[in-house]
Amino acid sequence: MKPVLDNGLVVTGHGRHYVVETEDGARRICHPRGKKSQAVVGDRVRWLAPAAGQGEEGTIEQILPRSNLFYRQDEIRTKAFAANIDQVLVLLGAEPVFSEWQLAKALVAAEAAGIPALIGLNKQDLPEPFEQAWQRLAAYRQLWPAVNPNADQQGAGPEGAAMQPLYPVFRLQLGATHAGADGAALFERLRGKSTLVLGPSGVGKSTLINRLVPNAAVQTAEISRALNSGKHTTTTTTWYWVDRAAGTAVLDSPGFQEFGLNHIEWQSLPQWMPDIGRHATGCRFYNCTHIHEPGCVVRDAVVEDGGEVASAVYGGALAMPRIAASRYALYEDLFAELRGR
Ligand SMILES: Nc1nc2c(ncn2[C@@H]2O[C@H](COP(=O)(O)OP(=O)(O)OP(=O)(O)O)[C@@H](O)[C@H]2O)c(=O)[nH]1
Ligand SMILES: [Zn+2]
Repeated sequence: MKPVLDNGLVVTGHGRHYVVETEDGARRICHPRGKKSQAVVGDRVRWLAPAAGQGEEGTIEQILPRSNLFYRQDEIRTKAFAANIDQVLVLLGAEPVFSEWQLAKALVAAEAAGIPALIGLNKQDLPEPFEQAWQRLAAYRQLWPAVNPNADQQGAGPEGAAMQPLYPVFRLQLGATHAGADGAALFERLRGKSTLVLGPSGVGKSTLINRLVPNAAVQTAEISRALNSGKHTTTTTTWYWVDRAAGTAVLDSPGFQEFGLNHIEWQSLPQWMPDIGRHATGCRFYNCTHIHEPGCVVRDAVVEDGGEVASAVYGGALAMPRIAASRYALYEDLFAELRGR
């Protein structure tokens, strides 16, 4: 008799052990078939229960095709965070002071993977550092003529064109019951979706997960015990259901420190930085790198220090904001890093 394969969802993994959730919500430890362990959290898999007398642990026989894969890559290794996710939430805080370099890299990785990104700024109760951080995010909050007018519409721009921010940015106070000025809007945005939460240490990721998933700590402890790994939580991504029936899930993830982008081609970088990319259409040279060429429309669009990003470069329906000098500087640095390797 041919063995029957079951459908499952990889909810976490550690080394060659994975926790697979079955269709009825039960969880099983599974090993990958063969030597390679390529499954990633979020993978939909076909798995096989052990034959009678063969213990408790199943095998992952097949990984179903992915809609996306979010990963980073440095010189030494590739680290997959998750597969099949609907969006990435980069969580930052008024404290500690965030690195715009790390933020920009995470956003480039999300864009390159075709995954929409949101930004949360936590600790709104700390007015001064919060205001500074909020100002540092001005270029990300900047409204642009909408590419997809149905999403995120925030009023009309010149000539009535729909506008949307470069990235949706949410003001949060996750430590408080009200969750901050945009707390409710963020929770609304998470509903029915799987969201990978990224961010540096100390911004409030655990606070967010524990708030949304009250038994997260218990789940984590159970998984650690089952996988027999004390340091489990710091090394891998975990999928938590907020509302399984509604399809709402949050995934926590470790390590935001060095976000390697070795997998990104330098030629495609403007495509993954939407403010740069949307200006990169009329340069004199078709293969303009936007670094040094004459007749470069991108460099013409960069605001001088102290200038207004919002002041449009082109008139009429094409009105687009300028490019913030800090964003162009990030482009130059990322370009140098990708090209130099
Ligand atoms: N002032 C303030 N502090 C907060 C808020 N939300 C969380 N914190 C505090 O920020 C600190 C870090 O929060 P965590 O949730 O542990 O942060 P994390 O991102 O999980 O950090 P790691 O576990 O190091 O990755 C804790 O002391 C929280 O109490 C907030 O809205 N305001
Ligand atoms: Zn150019």
